[in-house]
Amino acid sequence: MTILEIKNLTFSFSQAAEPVIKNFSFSMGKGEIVGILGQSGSGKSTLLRLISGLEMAQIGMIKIAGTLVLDEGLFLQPEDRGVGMVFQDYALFPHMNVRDNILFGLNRLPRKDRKERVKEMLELVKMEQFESRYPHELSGGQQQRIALARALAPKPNLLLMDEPFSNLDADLKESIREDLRTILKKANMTCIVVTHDKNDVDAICDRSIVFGQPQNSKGNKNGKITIVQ
Ligand SMILES: Nc1ncnc2c1ncn2[C@@H]1O[C@H](COP(=O)(O)OP(=O)(O)OP(=O)(O)O)[C@@H](O)[C@H]1O
Repeated sequence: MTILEIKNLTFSFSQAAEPVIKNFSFSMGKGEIVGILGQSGSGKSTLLRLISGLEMAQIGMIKIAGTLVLDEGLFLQPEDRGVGMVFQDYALFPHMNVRDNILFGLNRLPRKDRKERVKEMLELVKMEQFESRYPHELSGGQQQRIALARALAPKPNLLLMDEPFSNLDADLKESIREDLRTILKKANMTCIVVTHDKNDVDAICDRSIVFGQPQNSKGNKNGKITIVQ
C-alpha cells in the first residue's frame, strides 16, 4: 500500500526566489523508512513542512494514505493530514510531565482509551517508569524517546523526523539509532528521517534520497541512493 505519493511538487518562498523544491516526485510504501540527506539549505526541512502542511506548494500533488492533501485548488490543514513530527529539539512541553506530553495529541481518541495508549507507547519506547517525570528530569536520549512516543501515540499515517539526533552525543546516537529502527519497524510506521549524517541512514533507513550535490554517490548499505534536484 502506498502511504505517500508526491507528484511534480514545486515550491518557492516568494515569487521572485528560485524554487527550493523543483518538480519533485516521490512515493513510499507502508512501513518504509526513507532517509533524506543533503547539504545545508538544499530544502530537506522545507519538504517535510510541505508534506505536513506547514507550507503550501505552488504546484504539485501530495496524497497521504490515499487522501489527497494537496492538489490544484485543494489544501488540507496540517491537523487533518495524519502526519506526526519529531523535531530536532524534541519540542516537549516543559510544564507537563511525560504522561501529559503523550496525552496531548490524543484528544481525538475516546477518553477511556487514552490511558491505555499512553501505557502502550511508554512500553514501546521502554520508558514505563518515567511516566511522572518532567522533561528537564530526563536525559537527551530519554527526551528523544518521549518525543517519539508522543508522535506515534495518535497512530499517524506517516512520521516525519527532522534531524532527530543532532542534540545527542556520539555514544548515545549509536544506541538510539538501533532502538529507533526497532521501534519504527515494530509499529510498522512509515517514516522519513532528515539528517546530515549518512551513518544515521545506514543504521535506520531502508533507502535514501539525496538533495543537492551528493558527497559520494554510493548507495547506503540497505538500499540505493536516488539523486534529486
Ligand atoms: N521562511 C523562509 N523564508 C525564505 N527562505 C527560507 C525560509 N526557510 C528556509 N528558507 C531557505 O530555503 C532553503 C532551504 O531551506 P531548508 O531549511 O529546507 O534547508 P535544509 O536542507 O533543511 O537545511 P539544513 O540542513 O541546514 O537544515 C534555504 O536556502 C533557506 O535559506
